[in-house]
Amino acid sequence: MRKVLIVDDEPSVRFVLGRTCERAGVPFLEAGSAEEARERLDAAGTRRPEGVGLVLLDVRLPGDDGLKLLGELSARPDAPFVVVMTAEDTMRSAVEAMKRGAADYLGKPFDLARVEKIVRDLAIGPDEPPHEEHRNGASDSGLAPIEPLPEQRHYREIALPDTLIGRSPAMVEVYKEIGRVARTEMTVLLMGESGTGKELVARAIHANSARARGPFVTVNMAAIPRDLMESELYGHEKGSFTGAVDRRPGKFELATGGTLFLDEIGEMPVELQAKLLRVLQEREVDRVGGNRPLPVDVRIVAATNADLARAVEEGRFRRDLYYRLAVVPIRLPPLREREGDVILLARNFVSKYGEQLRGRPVTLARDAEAPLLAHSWPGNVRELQNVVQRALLKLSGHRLTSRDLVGFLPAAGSSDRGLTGLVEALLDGPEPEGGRHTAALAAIEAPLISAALARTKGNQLRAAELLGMNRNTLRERMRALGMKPR
Ligand SMILES: Nc1ncnc2c1ncn2[C@@H]1O[C@H](COP(=O)(O)OP(=O)(O)OP(=O)(O)O)[C@@H](O)[C@H]1O
Repeated sequence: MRKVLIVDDEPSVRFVLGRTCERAGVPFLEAGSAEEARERLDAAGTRRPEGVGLVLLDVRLPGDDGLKLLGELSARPDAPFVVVMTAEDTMRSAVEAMKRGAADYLGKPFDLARVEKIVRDLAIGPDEPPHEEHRNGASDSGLAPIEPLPEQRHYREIALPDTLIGRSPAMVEVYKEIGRVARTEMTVLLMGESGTGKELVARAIHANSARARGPFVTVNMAAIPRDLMESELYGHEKGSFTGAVDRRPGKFELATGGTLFLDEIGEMPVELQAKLLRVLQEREVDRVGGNRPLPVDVRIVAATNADLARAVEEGRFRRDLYYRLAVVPIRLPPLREREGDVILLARNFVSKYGEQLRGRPVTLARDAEAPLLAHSWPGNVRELQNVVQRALLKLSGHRLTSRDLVGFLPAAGSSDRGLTGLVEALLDGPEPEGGRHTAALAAIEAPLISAALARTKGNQLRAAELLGMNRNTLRERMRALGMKPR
């Protein structure tokens, strides 16, 4: 039976992972650094049936880091599976790991049941032949195994920002897909509701690809009048139609050496879809009014917020073009399915736009979390961004509280999911500081007090009367909730 090699400098992590291997019934070795890992691998080998079949690899290691070791391992013809583990559960680490050939990526703290399953699936015994589709770089979505690119150097020179915020399991899956496809030239179709970050994902694929130094060109099919679409995409020669006063290159030409992002592809009129299909198949374009085809050297990423498969069934979108585009489909989850990301995004937006719009540091108050979690965000990340920006514009202090969100979000009780929604969101979401009970009461009490104060124009005595409480109690509650007198 093949062995698992656990590489982590933290003995307690090695211990826990060791027990997990035992539970899975798979023998294991341990190493505390990349150096030690190389020694263990040399001694045990990776080719023999009792050699190392799976490496559980931490990124942060003393000396050479895990990503360096991963690069070395992926380059070996007898590469074992490598599952990368990291506490820096960000977009960059997931993308980097998959790009360098990891079989999977896990953020800490681990879901041990999942680790156990991975160990069972990937550390395969001699009597079960290895499943080729699970080899490094292959994806669950049926992608062909990916050869390591010759120019791995290329990547390291580019410092990539963490453009996408979010650590929910659903987003980590997206990061993994970005890493997998970035090292290929495959056409990608991004599917997701409006405002889920499709354009950011397209940019991330580009920035992580070997075309990163080339242009990233966007065409929004919904924004171009149908009559101009052909010339916009493929360019035109002077005088080829009324208004064509100059020779103009099309977006395909402008994106040469880079990536062409075809946004809202579902909006493309059927009669123009045939030409796009031909261009993609023949990798050549003809300018409108031109007579010499130009070679196409672009990577296509298309996006849609419509149900393209249904559009195909209804005859509004060509089936052959759909298959051409959906070589690698990536689905972007709506914000309501991204557990924990709402608060993470909100904090980031508050701090970023606080500086930009107010020119000072602003933080998100704890009591603002419950109303944010209660909302279902039909407009996804874009809606959240707008709500934060609008609330910041009216903000006078340094903290954005639930009171500051009043008017920008449906009030608790009248929101699309109602008070029950707020409560459910609190129970499902991460435990807020101070506990769920306190957060729930604050989420109701703060807007109640601020509404009473609004009615009494800030008169605390009258507000206290309206609420049926003592003025001192009101003051105390306001202090506890972090509310300032108007
Ligand atoms: N994960 C994320 N982290 C940070 N910002 C994000 C994230 N996702 C989306 N955004 C921001 O939300 C806004 C909408 O994102 P984007 O334009 O990429 O969405 P989209 O899916 O392309 O929307 P549409 O279908 O309406 O064009 C942008 O301002 C983008 O910067």
